[in-house]
Amino acid sequence: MPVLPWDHILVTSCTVQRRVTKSQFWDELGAEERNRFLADLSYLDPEELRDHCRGAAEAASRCSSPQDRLDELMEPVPMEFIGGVCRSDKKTLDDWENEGFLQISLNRVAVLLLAGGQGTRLGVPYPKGMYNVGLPSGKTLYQIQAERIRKVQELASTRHDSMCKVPWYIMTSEFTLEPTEKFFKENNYFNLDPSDVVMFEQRMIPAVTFDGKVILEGKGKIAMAPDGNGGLYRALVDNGILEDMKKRGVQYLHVYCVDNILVKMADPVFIGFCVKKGADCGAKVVEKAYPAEPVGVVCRVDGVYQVVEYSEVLPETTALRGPGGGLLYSAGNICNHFFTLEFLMDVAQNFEGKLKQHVALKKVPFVDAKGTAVKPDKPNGIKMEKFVFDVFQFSRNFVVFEVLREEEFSPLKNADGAPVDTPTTARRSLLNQHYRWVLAAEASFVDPQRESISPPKSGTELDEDSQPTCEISPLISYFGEGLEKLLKGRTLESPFVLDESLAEEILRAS
Ligand SMILES: CC(=O)N[C@H]1[C@@H](OP(=O)(O)OP(=O)(O)OC[C@H]2O[C@@H](n3ccc(=O)[nH]c3=O)[C@H](O)[C@@H]2O)O[C@H](CO)[C@@H](O)[C@@H]1O
Repeated sequence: MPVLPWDHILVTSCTVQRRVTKSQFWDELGAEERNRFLADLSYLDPEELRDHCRGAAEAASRCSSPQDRLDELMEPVPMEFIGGVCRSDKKTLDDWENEGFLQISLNRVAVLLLAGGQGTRLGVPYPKGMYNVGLPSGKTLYQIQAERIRKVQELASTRHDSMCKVPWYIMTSEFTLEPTEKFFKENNYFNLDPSDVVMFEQRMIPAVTFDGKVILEGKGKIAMAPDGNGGLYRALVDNGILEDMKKRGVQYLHVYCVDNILVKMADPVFIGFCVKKGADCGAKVVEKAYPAEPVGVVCRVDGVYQVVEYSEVLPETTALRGPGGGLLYSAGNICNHFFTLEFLMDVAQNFEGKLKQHVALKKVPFVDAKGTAVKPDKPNGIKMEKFVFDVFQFSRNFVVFEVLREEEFSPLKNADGAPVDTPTTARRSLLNQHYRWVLAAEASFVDPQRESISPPKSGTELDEDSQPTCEISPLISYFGEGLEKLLKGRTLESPFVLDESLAEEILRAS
Protein backbone atom coordinates (compact mmCIF):
# COMPACT_ATOMS: atom_id res chain seq x y z
CA MET A 1 0.00 0.00 0.00
CA PRO A 2 1.60 3.35 -0.94
CA VAL A 3 2.29 5.56 1.99
CA LEU A 4 3.49 9.10 2.25
CA PRO A 5 7.30 9.44 2.39
CA TRP A 6 7.54 11.31 5.66
CA ASP A 7 11.32 11.46 5.29
CA HIS A 8 10.65 14.25 2.85
CA ILE A 9 9.01 16.41 5.41
CA LEU A 10 11.60 18.85 6.65
CA VAL A 11 11.41 20.49 10.02
CA THR A 12 13.36 23.70 10.46
CA SER A 13 13.86 25.54 13.68
CA CYS A 14 11.57 28.49 13.01
CA THR A 15 9.13 27.22 10.44
CA VAL A 16 7.79 23.87 9.51
CA GLN A 17 8.33 23.31 5.82
CA ARG A 18 6.61 20.39 4.32
CA ARG A 19 7.86 18.97 1.06
CA VAL A 20 6.06 16.16 -0.56
CA THR A 21 7.58 16.58 -3.99
CA LYS A 22 8.94 13.05 -3.88
CA SER A 23 5.58 11.54 -3.08
CA GLN A 24 4.92 8.69 -5.44
CA PHE A 25 2.17 10.44 -7.38
CA TRP A 26 3.34 14.05 -7.06
CA ASP A 27 4.26 14.38 -10.74
CA GLU A 28 0.81 13.25 -11.77
CA LEU A 29 -0.99 15.90 -9.74
CA GLY A 30 -2.28 19.10 -11.30
CA ALA A 31 -1.55 22.49 -9.76
CA GLU A 32 -4.84 22.61 -7.88
CA GLU A 33 -4.45 19.07 -6.49
CA ARG A 34 -0.91 19.88 -5.37
CA ASN A 35 -2.11 22.99 -3.58
CA ARG A 36 -4.89 21.10 -1.87
CA PHE A 37 -2.50 18.34 -0.82
CA LEU A 38 -0.04 20.84 0.62
CA ALA A 39 -2.87 22.71 2.35
CA ASP A 40 -4.04 19.46 3.99
CA LEU A 41 -0.51 18.75 5.14
CA SER A 42 -0.04 22.20 6.58
CA TYR A 43 -2.48 21.25 9.37
CA LEU A 44 -0.30 18.37 10.49
CA ASP A 45 2.59 18.81 12.83
CA PRO A 46 5.34 16.39 11.79
CA GLU A 47 6.41 15.61 15.35
CA GLU A 48 2.86 14.95 16.47
CA LEU A 49 2.23 12.92 13.37
CA ARG A 50 5.26 10.75 13.91
CA ASP A 51 4.15 10.09 17.51
CA HIS A 52 0.62 9.42 16.31
CA CYS A 53 1.77 6.82 13.73
CA ARG A 54 4.07 5.11 16.19
CA GLY A 55 1.45 5.18 18.95
CA ALA A 56 -1.28 3.81 16.68
CA ALA A 57 0.82 0.87 15.54
CA GLU A 58 1.83 0.04 19.12
CA ALA A 59 -1.71 0.36 20.42
CA ALA A 60 -3.05 -1.85 17.63
CA SER A 61 -0.53 -4.58 18.39
CA ARG A 62 -1.48 -4.39 22.08
CA CYS A 63 -5.23 -4.12 21.77
CA SER A 64 -5.98 -7.79 21.59
CA SER A 65 -3.57 -8.77 24.33
CA PRO A 66 -5.10 -10.06 27.59
CA GLN A 67 -3.32 -7.52 29.85
CA ASP A 68 -5.10 -4.69 28.03
CA ARG A 69 -8.54 -6.13 28.85
CA LEU A 70 -10.68 -4.35 31.39
CA ASP A 71 -12.98 -7.30 32.14
CA GLU A 72 -11.10 -8.42 35.24
CA LEU A 73 -11.11 -4.94 36.74
CA MET A 74 -14.78 -4.14 36.14
CA GLU A 75 -17.46 -3.96 38.83
CA PRO A 76 -21.07 -2.75 38.46
CA VAL A 77 -22.29 0.62 39.69
CA PRO A 78 -23.89 0.02 43.12
CA MET A 79 -27.68 0.29 42.80
CA GLU A 80 -27.98 2.87 45.58
CA PHE A 81 -25.70 5.12 43.58
CA ILE A 82 -28.09 5.30 40.62
CA GLY A 83 -30.85 7.90 40.71
CA GLY A 84 -33.71 7.56 38.33
CA VAL A 85 -37.20 7.89 37.09
CA CYS A 86 -38.42 4.49 38.34
CA ARG A 87 -36.74 4.76 41.70
CA SER A 88 -38.18 8.13 42.65
CA ASP A 89 -41.59 9.35 43.77
CA LYS A 90 -43.53 12.03 41.94
CA LYS A 91 -42.62 14.77 44.39
CA THR A 92 -38.88 14.12 43.99
CA LEU A 93 -39.18 14.03 40.22
CA ASP A 94 -41.17 17.28 40.29
CA ASP A 95 -38.49 18.90 42.47
CA TRP A 96 -35.79 17.96 39.98
CA GLU A 97 -37.90 19.16 37.07
CA ASN A 98 -38.58 22.48 38.81
CA GLU A 99 -34.88 22.95 39.46
CA GLY A 100 -34.08 22.15 35.80
CA PHE A 101 -36.67 24.63 34.51
CA LEU A 102 -35.36 27.27 36.90
CA GLN A 103 -31.80 26.85 35.59
CA ILE A 104 -33.05 26.94 31.99
CA SER A 105 -35.07 30.09 32.67
CA LEU A 106 -31.91 31.74 34.02
CA ASN A 107 -30.13 31.05 30.69
CA ARG A 108 -27.69 28.74 32.44
CA VAL A 109 -28.33 25.63 30.33
CA ALA A 110 -27.08 24.79 26.82
CA VAL A 111 -27.24 21.66 24.71
CA LEU A 112 -24.37 20.23 22.73
CA LEU A 113 -24.86 17.82 19.89
CA LEU A 114 -22.12 15.39 18.88
CA ALA A 115 -22.55 15.24 15.12
CA GLY A 116 -19.11 14.64 13.70
CA GLY A 117 -19.55 10.89 13.10
CA GLN A 118 -19.76 9.41 9.64
CA GLY A 119 -22.80 7.22 10.27
CA THR A 120 -21.21 4.39 8.32
CA ARG A 121 -23.64 1.74 9.60
CA LEU A 122 -26.70 3.69 8.44
CA GLY A 123 -25.03 4.07 5.05
CA VAL A 124 -26.35 7.45 3.93
CA PRO A 125 -24.05 9.98 2.23
CA TYR A 126 -25.26 12.89 4.38
CA PRO A 127 -25.21 13.67 8.13
CA LYS A 128 -27.49 11.45 10.21
CA GLY A 129 -29.38 14.43 11.66
CA MET A 130 -30.77 15.12 8.18
CA TYR A 131 -32.42 11.69 8.14
CA ASN A 132 -36.19 11.43 7.81
CA VAL A 133 -37.40 8.20 9.42
CA GLY A 134 -40.78 8.34 7.66
CA LEU A 135 -42.99 10.07 10.21
CA PRO A 136 -46.31 11.40 8.84
CA SER A 137 -44.91 14.94 9.19
CA GLY A 138 -41.72 14.00 7.32
CA LYS A 139 -39.62 15.70 10.01
CA THR A 140 -35.90 14.99 10.17
CA LEU A 141 -33.98 14.29 13.39
CA TYR A 142 -32.60 17.85 13.30
CA GLN A 143 -36.07 19.35 13.01
CA ILE A 144 -37.39 17.28 15.92
CA GLN A 145 -34.43 18.35 18.07
CA ALA A 146 -34.78 22.02 17.12
CA GLU A 147 -38.49 22.00 17.96
CA ARG A 148 -37.83 20.38 21.34
CA ILE A 149 -35.39 23.19 22.11
CA ARG A 150 -38.02 25.79 21.17
CA LYS A 151 -40.58 24.07 23.37
CA VAL A 152 -38.34 23.68 26.41
CA GLN A 153 -37.41 27.38 26.12
CA GLU A 154 -41.10 28.27 25.98
CA LEU A 155 -42.01 26.06 28.97
CA ALA A 156 -39.20 27.49 31.13
CA SER A 157 -40.01 31.05 30.05
CA THR A 158 -43.70 30.63 30.89
CA ARG A 159 -43.02 29.07 34.30
CA HIS A 160 -40.59 31.78 35.34
CA ASP A 161 -41.88 34.71 33.36
CA SER A 162 -38.60 35.17 31.49
CA MET A 163 -37.44 35.16 27.86
CA CYS A 164 -34.82 32.45 28.07
CA LYS A 165 -32.60 30.85 25.46
CA VAL A 166 -31.05 27.40 25.26
CA PRO A 167 -28.04 27.76 22.94
CA TRP A 168 -27.43 24.79 20.66
CA TYR A 169 -23.79 23.90 20.08
CA ILE A 170 -23.23 21.43 17.27
CA MET A 171 -19.91 19.65 16.89
CA THR A 172 -19.36 18.62 13.30
CA SER A 173 -16.38 17.27 11.39
CA GLU A 174 -14.91 17.81 7.95
CA PHE A 175 -17.52 15.32 6.70
CA THR A 176 -20.55 16.95 8.26
CA LEU A 177 -19.96 20.69 8.70
CA GLU A 178 -20.80 21.92 5.21
CA PRO A 179 -23.97 19.87 4.64
CA THR A 180 -25.18 20.57 8.18
CA GLU A 181 -24.72 24.32 7.78
CA LYS A 182 -26.42 24.27 4.40
CA PHE A 183 -29.33 22.23 5.76
CA PHE A 184 -29.89 24.59 8.68
CA LYS A 185 -29.76 27.65 6.40
CA GLU A 186 -32.18 26.11 3.91
CA ASN A 187 -34.57 25.37 6.77
CA ASN A 188 -34.24 28.82 8.34
CA TYR A 189 -32.65 27.24 11.42
CA PHE A 190 -36.06 25.71 12.14
CA ASN A 191 -37.09 29.11 13.47
CA LEU A 192 -34.40 29.24 16.12
CA ASP A 193 -32.31 32.38 16.32
CA PRO A 194 -29.23 31.57 14.16
CA SER A 195 -27.01 33.31 16.69
CA ASP A 196 -28.05 30.63 19.21
CA VAL A 197 -26.97 27.78 16.92
CA VAL A 198 -23.20 27.48 17.06
CA MET A 199 -21.52 24.97 14.77
CA PHE A 200 -17.88 24.08 15.14
CA GLU A 201 -15.54 21.47 13.78
CA GLN A 202 -13.59 18.72 15.51
CA ARG A 203 -10.13 17.74 14.35
CA MET A 204 -9.31 15.08 11.81
CA ILE A 205 -6.38 12.72 12.22
CA PRO A 206 -4.70 10.41 9.70
CA ALA A 207 -5.54 6.72 9.42
CA VAL A 208 -2.44 4.59 9.75
CA THR A 209 -1.29 1.17 8.47
CA PHE A 210 -0.64 -1.62 10.96
CA ASP A 211 3.08 -0.84 10.74
CA GLY A 212 2.55 2.82 11.47
CA LYS A 213 2.47 4.62 8.11
CA VAL A 214 0.01 7.22 6.89
CA ILE A 215 -2.38 5.89 4.23
CA LEU A 216 -3.00 7.65 0.92
CA GLU A 217 -6.70 7.66 0.10
CA GLY A 218 -6.10 9.36 -3.25
CA LYS A 219 -3.00 10.28 -5.21
CA GLY A 220 -2.96 13.64 -3.46
CA LYS A 221 -5.01 12.92 -0.35
CA ILE A 222 -4.25 11.41 3.02
CA ALA A 223 -6.96 9.18 4.57
CA MET A 224 -8.24 11.19 7.52
CA ALA A 225 -10.93 10.48 10.10
CA PRO A 226 -12.51 12.52 12.89
CA ASP A 227 -10.73 12.03 16.22
CA GLY A 228 -13.75 10.41 17.93
CA ASN A 229 -16.50 12.10 19.94
CA GLY A 230 -13.93 12.66 22.71
CA GLY A 231 -12.36 15.09 20.24
CA LEU A 232 -14.98 17.39 21.77
CA TYR A 233 -12.65 18.65 24.47
CA ARG A 234 -9.97 19.81 22.05
CA ALA A 235 -12.56 21.21 19.68
CA LEU A 236 -14.14 23.25 22.51
CA VAL A 237 -10.80 24.97 23.04
CA ASP A 238 -9.74 25.18 19.35
CA ASN A 239 -12.96 26.99 18.50
CA GLY A 240 -13.33 29.22 21.55
CA ILE A 241 -16.58 27.49 22.55
CA LEU A 242 -15.90 27.48 26.28
CA GLU A 243 -15.39 31.23 26.08
CA ASP A 244 -18.64 31.60 24.16
CA MET A 245 -20.47 29.63 26.85
CA LYS A 246 -18.95 31.77 29.56
CA LYS A 247 -19.99 34.95 27.79
CA ARG A 248 -23.56 33.72 27.57
CA GLY A 249 -23.61 32.76 31.24
CA VAL A 250 -24.01 29.04 30.52
CA GLN A 251 -23.16 26.89 33.53
CA TYR A 252 -24.61 23.50 32.64
CA LEU A 253 -24.34 21.51 29.46
CA HIS A 254 -26.44 18.61 28.19
CA VAL A 255 -24.35 16.68 25.64
CA TYR A 256 -26.09 14.11 23.45
CA CYS A 257 -25.61 12.03 20.32
CA VAL A 258 -27.43 12.74 17.11
CA ASP A 259 -29.31 9.54 16.46
CA ASN A 260 -31.68 9.05 19.39
CA ILE A 261 -35.13 10.06 18.17
CA LEU A 262 -36.46 10.22 21.75
CA VAL A 263 -33.76 12.53 23.13
CA LYS A 264 -35.08 15.07 25.65
CA MET A 265 -33.19 18.21 24.77
CA ALA A 266 -31.95 20.03 27.88
CA ASP A 267 -34.04 17.56 29.91
CA PRO A 268 -35.14 19.60 32.95
CA VAL A 269 -35.45 16.48 35.14
CA PHE A 270 -31.92 15.28 34.36
CA ILE A 271 -30.44 18.79 34.66
CA GLY A 272 -32.31 19.36 37.94
CA PHE A 273 -31.18 15.97 39.31
CA CYS A 274 -27.52 16.70 38.52
CA VAL A 275 -27.67 20.27 39.86
CA LYS A 276 -29.41 19.22 43.09
CA LYS A 277 -26.82 16.48 43.63
CA GLY A 278 -24.01 19.02 43.14
CA ALA A 279 -22.60 16.90 40.29
CA ASP A 280 -19.93 18.16 37.92
CA CYS A 281 -20.52 15.29 35.52
CA GLY A 282 -23.38 12.86 34.95
CA ALA A 283 -24.62 10.13 32.63
CA LYS A 284 -28.10 8.98 31.68
CA VAL A 285 -28.51 5.24 31.38
CA VAL A 286 -31.21 2.73 30.48
CA GLU A 287 -31.35 -0.88 31.56
CA LYS A 288 -29.40 -2.84 28.98
CA ALA A 289 -31.76 -4.98 26.93
CA TYR A 290 -29.64 -8.06 26.11
CA PRO A 291 -25.98 -9.02 26.59
CA ALA A 292 -24.81 -8.25 23.05
CA GLU A 293 -26.66 -4.92 22.77
CA PRO A 294 -24.15 -2.45 21.24
CA VAL A 295 -24.17 0.05 24.09
CA GLY A 296 -21.40 0.92 26.51
CA VAL A 297 -21.99 0.24 30.21
CA VAL A 298 -21.37 2.62 33.06
CA CYS A 299 -19.37 0.75 35.69
CA ARG A 300 -16.29 1.04 37.88
CA VAL A 301 -12.90 -0.05 36.63
CA ASP A 302 -10.28 -0.34 39.31
CA GLY A 303 -12.60 1.67 41.54
CA VAL A 304 -13.03 4.55 39.08
CA TYR A 305 -16.31 5.35 37.29
CA GLN A 306 -16.19 5.03 33.54
CA VAL A 307 -18.00 3.65 30.51
CA VAL A 308 -16.69 0.43 29.08
CA GLU A 309 -17.58 0.31 25.40
CA TYR A 310 -19.33 -2.73 23.94
CA SER A 311 -16.46 -3.32 21.54
CA GLU A 312 -13.91 -3.49 24.34
CA VAL A 313 -15.34 -6.19 26.58
CA LEU A 314 -15.53 -9.98 26.23
CA PRO A 315 -18.95 -11.53 25.41
CA GLU A 316 -18.75 -13.67 28.56
CA THR A 317 -18.45 -10.51 30.68
CA THR A 318 -21.49 -8.87 29.06
CA ALA A 319 -23.50 -12.05 29.73
CA LEU A 320 -22.75 -12.16 33.49
CA ARG A 321 -25.85 -12.12 35.71
CA GLY A 322 -26.31 -10.37 39.05
CA PRO A 323 -27.93 -11.84 42.19
CA GLY A 324 -31.46 -10.86 41.00
CA GLY A 325 -31.01 -12.64 37.65
CA GLY A 326 -30.65 -9.45 35.59
CA LEU A 327 -27.49 -8.51 33.70
CA LEU A 328 -24.67 -7.65 36.07
CA TYR A 329 -23.55 -4.80 33.81
CA SER A 330 -26.94 -3.32 33.07
CA ALA A 331 -26.36 0.46 33.16
CA GLY A 332 -26.50 1.04 29.40
CA ASN A 333 -24.94 4.33 28.29
CA ILE A 334 -27.27 6.31 26.01
CA CYS A 335 -24.73 9.02 25.27
CA ASN A 336 -26.57 11.74 27.21
CA HIS A 337 -24.15 13.49 29.49
CA PHE A 338 -24.23 16.39 31.92
CA PHE A 339 -21.23 18.64 32.50
CA THR A 340 -20.71 21.85 34.38
CA LEU A 341 -18.77 24.49 32.49
CA GLU A 342 -16.29 24.55 35.36
CA PHE A 343 -15.62 20.83 34.89
CA LEU A 344 -15.13 21.28 31.14
CA MET A 345 -12.63 24.06 31.76
CA ASP A 346 -10.79 21.83 34.19
CA VAL A 347 -10.69 19.05 31.60
CA ALA A 348 -9.46 21.45 28.92
CA GLN A 349 -6.68 22.78 31.12
CA ASN A 350 -5.56 19.70 32.96
CA PHE A 351 -6.81 16.44 31.55
CA GLU A 352 -7.38 16.53 27.79
CA GLY A 353 -3.93 15.19 27.03
CA LYS A 354 -4.54 12.25 29.38
CA LEU A 355 -7.57 10.93 27.52
CA LYS A 356 -7.21 7.36 26.38
CA GLN A 357 -6.74 6.69 22.66
CA HIS A 358 -9.01 3.87 21.54
CA VAL A 359 -7.99 1.77 18.60
CA ALA A 360 -10.41 0.86 15.81
CA LEU A 361 -9.29 -1.44 13.05
CA LYS A 362 -11.09 -0.26 9.91
CA LYS A 363 -11.37 -0.85 6.21
CA VAL A 364 -9.71 2.29 4.86
CA PRO A 365 -10.02 2.92 1.10
CA PHE A 366 -6.59 3.58 -0.46
CA VAL A 367 -4.76 3.89 -3.78
CA ASP A 368 -2.54 0.98 -4.77
CA ALA A 369 0.96 1.23 -6.23
CA LYS A 370 -0.50 1.94 -9.66
CA GLY A 371 -2.70 4.68 -8.30
CA THR A 372 -5.92 2.67 -8.60
CA ALA A 373 -8.52 3.27 -5.88
CA VAL A 374 -9.09 0.15 -3.75
CA LYS A 375 -11.92 -0.57 -1.31
CA PRO A 376 -10.48 -3.21 1.02
CA ASP A 377 -12.73 -6.06 2.16
CA LYS A 378 -10.93 -6.54 5.46
CA PRO A 379 -9.46 -4.07 7.93
CA ASN A 380 -6.21 -2.59 6.65
CA GLY A 381 -5.83 0.48 8.80
CA ILE A 382 -6.00 1.91 12.30
CA LYS A 383 -8.17 4.82 13.32
CA MET A 384 -7.50 6.30 16.73
CA GLU A 385 -10.45 7.75 18.60
CA LYS A 386 -11.11 9.47 21.89
CA PHE A 387 -14.43 8.85 23.62
CA VAL A 388 -16.57 11.59 25.12
CA PHE A 389 -17.19 9.66 28.35
CA ASP A 390 -13.51 9.10 29.14
CA VAL A 391 -13.53 12.29 31.22
CA PHE A 392 -15.78 10.71 33.88
CA GLN A 393 -12.67 9.52 35.74
CA PHE A 394 -11.69 13.16 36.37
CA SER A 395 -15.02 14.08 37.95
CA ARG A 396 -15.18 14.99 41.63
CA ASN A 397 -18.86 14.18 41.88
CA PHE A 398 -20.14 11.86 39.16
CA VAL A 399 -23.80 10.81 39.10
CA VAL A 400 -25.84 8.28 37.14
CA PHE A 401 -29.48 8.78 36.21
CA GLU A 402 -31.59 5.89 34.95
CA VAL A 403 -34.50 6.52 32.59
CA LEU A 404 -37.05 4.35 30.83
CA ARG A 405 -35.96 3.03 27.48
CA GLU A 406 -39.39 3.32 25.85
CA GLU A 407 -39.55 6.99 26.82
CA GLU A 408 -36.00 8.11 26.11
CA PHE A 409 -33.90 5.79 23.97
CA SER A 410 -34.38 4.57 20.44
CA PRO A 411 -31.22 5.11 18.40
CA LEU A 412 -30.93 5.10 14.64
CA LYS A 413 -27.78 3.15 13.86
CA ASN A 414 -28.56 0.73 11.01
CA ALA A 415 -30.36 0.75 7.67
CA ASP A 416 -33.75 -0.94 7.43
CA GLY A 417 -33.40 -4.70 7.18
CA ALA A 418 -31.23 -4.92 10.30
CA PRO A 419 -33.03 -6.38 13.32
CA VAL A 420 -32.57 -3.35 15.63
CA ASP A 421 -31.99 0.40 15.72
CA THR A 422 -33.32 1.13 12.23
CA PRO A 423 -35.47 3.92 10.73
CA THR A 424 -38.50 1.66 11.29
CA THR A 425 -37.76 0.99 14.96
CA ALA A 426 -37.03 4.69 15.57
CA ARG A 427 -40.29 5.76 13.90
CA ARG A 428 -42.27 3.16 15.86
CA SER A 429 -40.78 4.25 19.16
CA LEU A 430 -41.82 7.85 18.59
CA LEU A 431 -45.31 7.06 17.29
CA ASN A 432 -45.90 4.59 20.15
CA GLN A 433 -44.87 7.21 22.67
CA HIS A 434 -47.23 9.76 21.14
CA TYR A 435 -50.07 7.24 21.12
CA ARG A 436 -49.47 6.63 24.84
CA TRP A 437 -49.57 10.40 25.45
CA VAL A 438 -52.86 10.78 23.60
CA LEU A 439 -54.44 7.89 25.53
CA ALA A 440 -53.17 9.41 28.79
CA ALA A 441 -54.86 12.68 27.76
CA GLU A 442 -58.12 10.66 27.63
CA ALA A 443 -58.74 10.83 23.90
CA SER A 444 -59.84 7.77 21.96
CA PHE A 445 -59.63 6.56 18.36
CA VAL A 446 -62.17 5.27 15.83
CA ASP A 447 -61.46 3.25 12.71
CA PRO A 448 -62.55 4.38 9.18
CA GLN A 449 -65.98 2.84 9.84
CA ARG A 450 -66.24 4.98 12.99
CA GLU A 451 -66.05 1.87 15.18
CA SER A 452 -64.15 2.65 18.34
CA ILE A 453 -60.69 1.15 18.70
CA SER A 454 -60.04 -0.19 22.17
CA PRO A 455 -56.79 0.96 23.72
CA PRO A 456 -54.22 -1.78 24.24
CA LYS A 457 -54.28 -3.54 27.61
CA SER A 458 -51.61 -2.20 29.90
CA GLY A 459 -48.40 -4.16 29.55
CA THR A 460 -49.11 -5.31 25.98
CA GLU A 461 -46.69 -4.22 23.28
CA LEU A 462 -47.88 -1.54 20.88
CA ASP A 463 -47.86 -2.44 17.22
CA GLU A 464 -47.53 0.24 14.54
CA ASP A 465 -49.26 -1.82 11.86
CA SER A 466 -52.49 -2.44 13.75
CA GLN A 467 -52.75 0.58 16.02
CA PRO A 468 -53.71 4.16 15.15
CA THR A 469 -50.88 6.37 13.90
CA CYS A 470 -50.41 9.41 16.00
CA GLU A 471 -47.74 12.11 15.89
CA ILE A 472 -47.55 15.15 18.16
CA SER A 473 -45.38 18.09 17.18
CA PRO A 474 -42.71 18.90 19.80
CA LEU A 475 -43.95 22.49 19.48
CA ILE A 476 -47.22 21.32 21.08
CA SER A 477 -45.83 18.98 23.72
CA TYR A 478 -42.28 18.38 24.93
CA PHE A 479 -42.97 15.24 26.94
CA GLY A 480 -46.70 14.61 26.93
CA GLU A 481 -47.65 17.72 28.92
CA GLY A 482 -50.46 20.07 27.91
CA LEU A 483 -52.40 17.58 25.81
CA GLU A 484 -55.43 17.18 28.04
CA LYS A 485 -56.74 20.65 27.37
CA LEU A 486 -56.62 19.91 23.64
CA LEU A 487 -57.67 16.29 23.48
CA LYS A 488 -59.58 15.16 26.58
CA GLY A 489 -62.75 13.34 25.59
CA ARG A 490 -62.15 13.72 21.84
CA THR A 491 -62.59 10.98 19.29
CA LEU A 492 -59.74 10.91 16.80
CA GLU A 493 -59.09 9.25 13.47
CA SER A 494 -55.81 7.75 12.37
CA PRO A 495 -53.46 9.13 11.11
CA PHE A 496 -53.66 11.91 13.66
CA VAL A 497 -51.00 14.61 13.37
CA LEU A 498 -51.22 17.31 15.99
CA ASP A 499 -49.30 20.37 14.84
CA GLU A 500 -49.54 24.06 15.68
CA SER A 501 -52.32 24.87 13.21
CA LEU A 502 -54.55 21.98 14.33
CA ALA A 503 -53.95 22.90 17.97
CA GLU A 504 -55.03 26.48 17.23
CA GLU A 505 -58.11 25.25 15.39
CA ILE A 506 -59.08 23.03 18.35
CA LEU A 507 -58.60 25.88 20.81
CA ARG A 508 -60.59 28.29 18.64
CA ALA A 509 -63.47 25.83 18.33
CA SER A 510 -63.62 25.01 22.02
C1 LIG B 1 -17.98 6.49 22.22
C2 LIG B 1 -19.43 6.59 22.51
O1 LIG B 1 -19.93 7.66 22.83
N1 LIG B 1 -20.12 5.44 22.46
C3 LIG B 1 -21.55 5.44 22.73
C4 LIG B 1 -22.27 5.56 21.38
O2 LIG B 1 -21.88 4.41 20.63
P1 LIG B 1 -21.92 4.33 19.03
O3 LIG B 1 -20.91 3.34 18.62
O4 LIG B 1 -23.28 4.10 18.59
O5 LIG B 1 -21.37 5.77 18.69
P2 LIG B 1 -21.54 6.60 17.35
O6 LIG B 1 -20.47 6.20 16.45
O7 LIG B 1 -22.94 6.59 16.90
O8 LIG B 1 -21.20 8.03 17.96
C5 LIG B 1 -21.98 8.61 18.96
C6 LIG B 1 -22.12 10.09 18.64
O9 LIG B 1 -20.84 10.69 18.54
C7 LIG B 1 -20.73 11.39 17.32
N2 LIG B 1 -19.33 11.34 16.86
C8 LIG B 1 -18.72 10.16 16.64
C9 LIG B 1 -17.42 10.12 16.22
C10 LIG B 1 -16.72 11.33 16.03
O10 LIG B 1 -15.54 11.38 15.66
N3 LIG B 1 -17.38 12.48 16.28
C11 LIG B 1 -18.67 12.54 16.70
O11 LIG B 1 -19.24 13.61 16.91
C12 LIG B 1 -21.70 10.73 16.37
O12 LIG B 1 -22.07 11.63 15.34
C13 LIG B 1 -22.83 10.36 17.30
O13 LIG B 1 -23.73 11.41 17.47
O14 LIG B 1 -23.67 5.61 21.59
C14 LIG B 1 -24.22 4.45 22.28
C15 LIG B 1 -25.71 4.74 22.50
O15 LIG B 1 -26.33 4.99 21.29
C16 LIG B 1 -23.52 4.25 23.62
O16 LIG B 1 -23.99 3.09 24.24
C17 LIG B 1 -22.01 4.15 23.41
O17 LIG B 1 -21.36 3.98 24.65
